[in-house]
Amino acid sequence: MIEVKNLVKRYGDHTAVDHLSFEIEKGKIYGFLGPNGAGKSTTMNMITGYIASTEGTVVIDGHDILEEPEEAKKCIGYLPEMPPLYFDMTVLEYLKFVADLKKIPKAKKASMIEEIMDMVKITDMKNRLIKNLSKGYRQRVGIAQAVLGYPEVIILDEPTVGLDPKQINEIRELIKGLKKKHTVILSSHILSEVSAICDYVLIISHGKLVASDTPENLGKLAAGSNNLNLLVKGQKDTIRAALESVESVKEVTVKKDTKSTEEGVYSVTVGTEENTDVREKVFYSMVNADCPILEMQSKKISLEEIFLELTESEKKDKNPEKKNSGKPFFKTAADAENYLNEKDSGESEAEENGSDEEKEEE
Ligand SMILES: Nc1ncnc2c1ncn2[C@@H]1O[C@H](COP(=O)(O)OP(=O)(O)OP(=O)(O)O)[C@@H](O)[C@H]1O
Repeated sequence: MIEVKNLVKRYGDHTAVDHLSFEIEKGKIYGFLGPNGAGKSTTMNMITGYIASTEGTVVIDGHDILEEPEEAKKCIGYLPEMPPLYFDMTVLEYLKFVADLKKIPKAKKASMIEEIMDMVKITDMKNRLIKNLSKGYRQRVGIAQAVLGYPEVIILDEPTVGLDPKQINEIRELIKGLKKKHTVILSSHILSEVSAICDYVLIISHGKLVASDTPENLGKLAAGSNNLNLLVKGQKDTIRAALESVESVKEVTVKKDTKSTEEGVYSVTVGTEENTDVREKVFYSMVNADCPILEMQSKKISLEEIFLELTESEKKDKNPEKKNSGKPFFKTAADAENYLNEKDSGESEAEENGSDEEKEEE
């Protein structure tokens, strides 16, 4: 339905969107998720032809947005971050005006407007001036103008921002309903919103795609990331060997506990397989190794933490090859998990080297 290839937007020296590539299939709700300034609005503005890209292409139903803008735009209904409403018009006047702009045939106009007002539940407000509507109702009018003409794709930029919880729920339900007839793309910086509404999530950070998968798979990634944090007294190598021999333990990192004044106290992280509780086995392995456990804490990584890790990691990544590769950082949650695992073991290696140096100094 929509094919985005190597999309780039530069503002002077600043790269707002950095080689984004993805495909949107028919009949699903897609969520662009990313912190403020990640490049969500810029991407949506390029998909809808509001602004031109610096590089790359957007093809909608076979039509390039820059080469065949009229054909491509016919397939899209757009609600920008700031709804394009005329406050001195009534709801009905405004929707008639939009219908004319969209060249909706006269014969269909009145019935289509009635149908859409009914769908987004604004019929009772049709003779009200838009300036006298609440923010939630204005947002409904904004959605109504996007849906007018029944385009294949509806694009909504932060559709629930600034609404109260009741209005947020109503708008979310409304968006879910759109899926019956349309493909929907929405942006949000709220993880729970995207995972509640969307069939597929694209996580954007610093203009790049850092992960894309179904909320279920992203959830599995979080569920699979269970950690045990321990404080253990003993020999570093003994602790590591004993823990690595425990069934279901995937990885072990051991580093000197900087807070402890006692010698030979290590801060240990044990990564385990999905849905396994290794606390008892870890306890007995440490007993057998003669390494007393001073503290033990079970930590389940939340989807929020993974989202933060993914969107923060790009900032920390100094690898220029990755930075300019032009490819998504991770295509799937599984790729992201591999990255997180590699990153953890990289960090633990660095930590190990650090403690070796300390040993030498000692
Ligand atoms: N016209 C512009 N001129 C210069 N820089 C811009 C312009 N528009 C956006 N930017 C910059 O591009 C980056 C991406 O902005 P964008 O609005 O796309 O982010 P976003 O993910 O939609 O964030 P938000 O949720 O805050 O709107 C930001 O650093 C922003 O400051």
